[in-house]
Amino acid sequence: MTTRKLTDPSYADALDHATDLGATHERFLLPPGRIYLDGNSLGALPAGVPERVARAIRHEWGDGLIGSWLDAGWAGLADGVAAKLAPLLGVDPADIQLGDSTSVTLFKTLYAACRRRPDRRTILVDPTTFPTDGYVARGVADALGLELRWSEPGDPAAALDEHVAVLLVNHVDFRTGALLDLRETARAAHAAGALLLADICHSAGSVPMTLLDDDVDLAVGCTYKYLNGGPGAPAFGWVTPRLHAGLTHPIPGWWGHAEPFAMSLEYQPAAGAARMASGTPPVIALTALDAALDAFAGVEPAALRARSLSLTDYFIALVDDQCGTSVEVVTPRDGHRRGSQVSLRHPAAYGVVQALIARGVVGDFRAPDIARFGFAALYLSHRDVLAAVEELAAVLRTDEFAHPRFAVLQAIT
Ligand SMILES: Cc1ncc(COP(=O)(O)O)c(C=O)c1O
Ligand SMILES: Nc1c(O)cccc1C(=O)C[C@H](N)C(=O)O
Repeated sequence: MTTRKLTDPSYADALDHATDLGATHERFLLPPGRIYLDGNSLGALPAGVPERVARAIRHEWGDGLIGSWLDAGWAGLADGVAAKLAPLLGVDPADIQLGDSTSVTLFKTLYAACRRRPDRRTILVDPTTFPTDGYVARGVADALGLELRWSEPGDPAAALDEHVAVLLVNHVDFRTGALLDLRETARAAHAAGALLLADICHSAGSVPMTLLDDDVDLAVGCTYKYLNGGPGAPAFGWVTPRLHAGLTHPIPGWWGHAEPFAMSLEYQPAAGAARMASGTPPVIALTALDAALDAFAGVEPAALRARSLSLTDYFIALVDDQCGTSVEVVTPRDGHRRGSQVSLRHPAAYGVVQALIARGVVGDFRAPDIARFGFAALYLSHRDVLAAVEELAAVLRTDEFAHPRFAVLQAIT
């Protein structure tokens, strides 16, 4: 019996076959000749989006004008999107609210959470968080006269005590790709009398979730990464039904009113999570997101996760095999503790990423020394992974990363 080598294309094909999702890559429009490993920053363009958005603009807006709020279903668009999103998160669509940016949704959600623990004075945040979460937490703390406390990096639950109102965590660490156990963290937060708010930007659409069963209290996430909603796509917030009654947030606008068109002077919050809305929903962006989520049709979250883990396992194995000790894998090797990205440490990581982009392999750089690669299982194959690591090994072997044109940090990725 012959054992196939890791670098044998037929080995990659066998892995593809074992984790087949049914040609879902055909649901995306990707530029030829490029291997896109940055879907953890901005997801690729789903094939159904351009036409759907063009129709919304030309016919629904152009011809239907104001009538499209009802005739084209604009008023209920966010509900339709929530219905497609809910199974990926393990929640009821009625408990999801969409429309603002992640940062704004986080401000409103964190504020609402803190108000549910009026006897507590502290917001606890892990310093490894994506920076906007820390800035927003500071803003909420200032607005409510609370204390912002940083935990030990990577160990937020250990810093819980009787003063903590809300523990704010990132489900997946944006630098390392490490995955937090939300069920365990919720248990620890509740044991200390605190609420758990999870930022699931880097897991939504790649890691199956059971937020309700895991007893998470609140969550926020963006839709432009693994959910492929497009640049600046509307974020979502989720609040467990247990907390709905009496939930208040800082921007109680008319779209969160029980009867917006009653035009009443009195604010009457809508039932449930709908009260978390503020202003008019971004219809064109929601239309793009609605069409984008069709790329998940018929895909079981568990099968998506199995393929994602296979892609990241294969990437790590190839890096070990082809790149030796020139890079350090900083992402957990245990799949249970990993999201859908792999991060490599290298002293010239910026140059490595730029040299790879020049060769058609798109990842990104995070200061000071991390080269980050995201694996969107819907549109990537194991052959893509093999080709990407071949290019990476060549970049490292030839010192291409040290070229002066890659010396100046100037890209937004
Ligand atoms: C964990 C996390 N939270 C929040 C954000 C961004 O928030 P916003 O959509 O407001 O730019 C990002 C990425 O940009 C992120 O990775
Ligand atoms: N939201 C982004 C943007 O508006 C421009 C460039 C990148 C982003 C990102 O999403 C970055 C991403 N959250 C990260 O993990 O670094």
